[in-house]
Amino acid sequence: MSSSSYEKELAAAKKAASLAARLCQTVQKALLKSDIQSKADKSPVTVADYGSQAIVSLVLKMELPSEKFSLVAEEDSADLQKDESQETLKRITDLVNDTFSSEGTYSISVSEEDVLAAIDSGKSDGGPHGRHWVLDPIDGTKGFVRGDQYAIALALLDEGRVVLGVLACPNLPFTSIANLDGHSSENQIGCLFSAQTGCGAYMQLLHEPSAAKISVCTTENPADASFFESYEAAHSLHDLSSAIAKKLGVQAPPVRIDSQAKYGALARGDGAIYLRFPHKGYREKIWDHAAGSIVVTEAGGIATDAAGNNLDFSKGRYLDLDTGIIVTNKKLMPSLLSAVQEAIREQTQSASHM
Ligand SMILES: Nc1ncnc2c1ncn2[C@@H]1O[C@H](COP(=O)(O)O)[C@@H](OP(=O)(O)O)[C@H]1O
Ligand SMILES: [Mg+2]
Repeated sequence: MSSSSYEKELAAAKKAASLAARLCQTVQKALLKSDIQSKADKSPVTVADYGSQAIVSLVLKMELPSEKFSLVAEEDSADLQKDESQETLKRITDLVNDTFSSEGTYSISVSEEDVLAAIDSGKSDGGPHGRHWVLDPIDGTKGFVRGDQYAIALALLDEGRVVLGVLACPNLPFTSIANLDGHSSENQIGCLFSAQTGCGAYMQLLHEPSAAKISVCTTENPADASFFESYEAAHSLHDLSSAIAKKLGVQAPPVRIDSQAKYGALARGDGAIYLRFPHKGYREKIWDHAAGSIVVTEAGGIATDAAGNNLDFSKGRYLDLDTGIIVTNKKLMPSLLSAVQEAIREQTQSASHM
């Protein structure tokens, strides 16, 4: 297959994710200005989640009218159809229309029904055949509410393989966040990462046109390698990653940030390792890793589960994997994998002695 066969789809995905990012930026700005009480209220993130999903779905359909459309996405409209959600649906529709009209590319006005239909086109189950878009309309909702990192993550599966991915990270500084815990005094904030199979990974300032090629940090020395993990301890076992880092000889403290911004930051070399070990029983969803994983692999890295298997996106809405997800460069992977397996074995043994 020719490496340029997804050019049109990639351009559409970048437009869709950028426009959805505008909507999220508007909501997050208003949210951070609001008082404490409304910060505890979940409705802003709900509005931005649905609004982002509606925009991505509408833009992809407008940009690629001749393609059969299948979208695997996080949200559906069941709650929005309830009587008590009428006001929320109106807010979302206004926000979608305001975003289209302020950006200016599309002179359309959508109805509440259009918004519901656009959201519900995300009900696909994906799978190993045909093409499926995969979307997380706001990845890192906890970060979004805190005013920290979040991402709009969009990927395309073709016959079960991720063939392109786009990550819009509105709060990620354009220059390295190594050792900064996701924060920076840098005034250029907001990145758009993109990758197409066989063509490398790129980064540009969000809402700006020119993109530059990026690549992972190629260090073989764990002492030079910092590692990323979830900000939320509920999403990943921080103790286990710290045991792995110690075994490997990593010196730097973990860089904890929300969302697939971790994959973007790793793809451009801010750190060399990303460790993710959910608590027992958690099933990873494909939209939490599809875009991030192709951005990293096209930048020269690899993403596997804790047994060293490649991530398989062809099994439907969930990833079927062994224990956790580890991401690094090709040189470090063998020693990382041994450290991971040893630490997991020790953890299991000490649990069985308790
Ligand atoms: N108990 C859990 N363990 C692991 N991941 C979880 C989790 N609960 C939620 N998540 C996932 O973790 C994602 C955020 O990842 P991170 O921890 O890297 O910021 C969430 O995405 P959403 O915010 O889109 O719901 C959600 O899909
Ligand atoms: Mg998510």
